[in-house]
Amino acid sequence: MAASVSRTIPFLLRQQAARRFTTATTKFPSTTTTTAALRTTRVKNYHNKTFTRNYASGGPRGGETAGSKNPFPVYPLVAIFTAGSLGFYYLVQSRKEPMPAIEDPKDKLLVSPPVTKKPAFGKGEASVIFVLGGPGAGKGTQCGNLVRDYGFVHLSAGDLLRAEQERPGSDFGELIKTYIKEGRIVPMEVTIALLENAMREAMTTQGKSKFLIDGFPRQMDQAVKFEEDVCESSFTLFFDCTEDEMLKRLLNRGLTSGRSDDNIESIKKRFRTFKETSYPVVEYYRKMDKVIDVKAMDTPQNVYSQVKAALKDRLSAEIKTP
Ligand SMILES: Nc1ncnc2c1ncn2[C@@H]1O[C@H](COP(=O)(O)OP(=O)(O)OP(=O)(O)O)[C@@H](O)[C@H]1O
Ligand SMILES: O=c1ccn([C@@H]2O[C@H](COP(=O)(O)O)[C@@H](O)[C@H]2O)c(=O)[nH]1
Repeated sequence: MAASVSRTIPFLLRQQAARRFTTATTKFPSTTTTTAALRTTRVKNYHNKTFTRNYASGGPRGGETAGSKNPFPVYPLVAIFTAGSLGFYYLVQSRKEPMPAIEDPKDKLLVSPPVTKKPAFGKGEASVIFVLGGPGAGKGTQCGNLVRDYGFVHLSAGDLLRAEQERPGSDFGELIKTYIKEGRIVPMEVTIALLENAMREAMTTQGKSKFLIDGFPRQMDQAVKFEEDVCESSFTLFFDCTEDEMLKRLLNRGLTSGRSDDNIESIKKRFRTFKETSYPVVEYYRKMDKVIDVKAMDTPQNVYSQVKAALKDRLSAEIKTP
């Protein structure tokens, strides 16, 4: 089709030129002699010279008479050209690839919708107080007092890990042993699973639901994961003590504790881990106004007095004081 159009266009240009020429020659008379196959027309040009034009067949057509203005069959050719052009146009249109659908970026979900996962224990089922502070700050000692007086369940993450380390057949025994000696933080999946199991057991076997979680979370991701998966914390008790005092207490405890990390090398590593990794958790909760600060440099009794006073208001809502 395209080829036929490209042939038609030069033809029409020639035809136009011929029409101009023919118009000019009408000023001059012409004579026509016709045979069956060939029609010969004798015409005069601008210079009044006579010459002969041969036509392939027939005489002047389309109502033309010999000597009419246009010797070419213009109207059929225009019709053919128009039909050809239209055909070409529709052919091109039909061959065009359909426009691919352009997706609106707004319709694309760039981020998966948040999965709304509930913690294992809701607010009404369990309450959790985190107990944080440097190694040897006196957390375990004060938790003992609170258990005695308030009926909390005390879950020390370090104690749970040590128990798991000793459990026959544990997959994590060797790993925990190494991490504790080096003062490093055991992968949170292990610790969180131990805590959740212990909570569930206390709830089902003792019917208890108020927990002091001691020495955990020690790292930001642990805090986030625990609150997402297990239970949201009510607040954090933070025992503030100097390194010198903690070192003295730990070395003293090391005389009888049998703990693999109550020695000077391990203690230094534990201090470093606390400063770099664990203290940011306290700062995180402080920004949320969820920290109760306790000055832990005093005697155990005086420290406990502070603890009771600080807790009184916050606990009165949920726990009966003795
Ligand atoms: N206020 C205090 N003054 C002096 N010694 C204390 C005081 N509180 C606790 N201790 C003693 O310090 C040692 C460490 O105390 P505790 O075990 O309670 O600390 P902790 O913060 O739980 O330590 P860790 O994080 O290593 O488990 C213990 O021997 C304990 O008897
Ligand atoms: O959440 C935790 C708690 C503890 N650890 C490891 O245990 C030791 C001892 O912890 P204590 O609280 O002093 O008993 C600690 O140095 C860590 O190595 C832990 O990895 N994650």
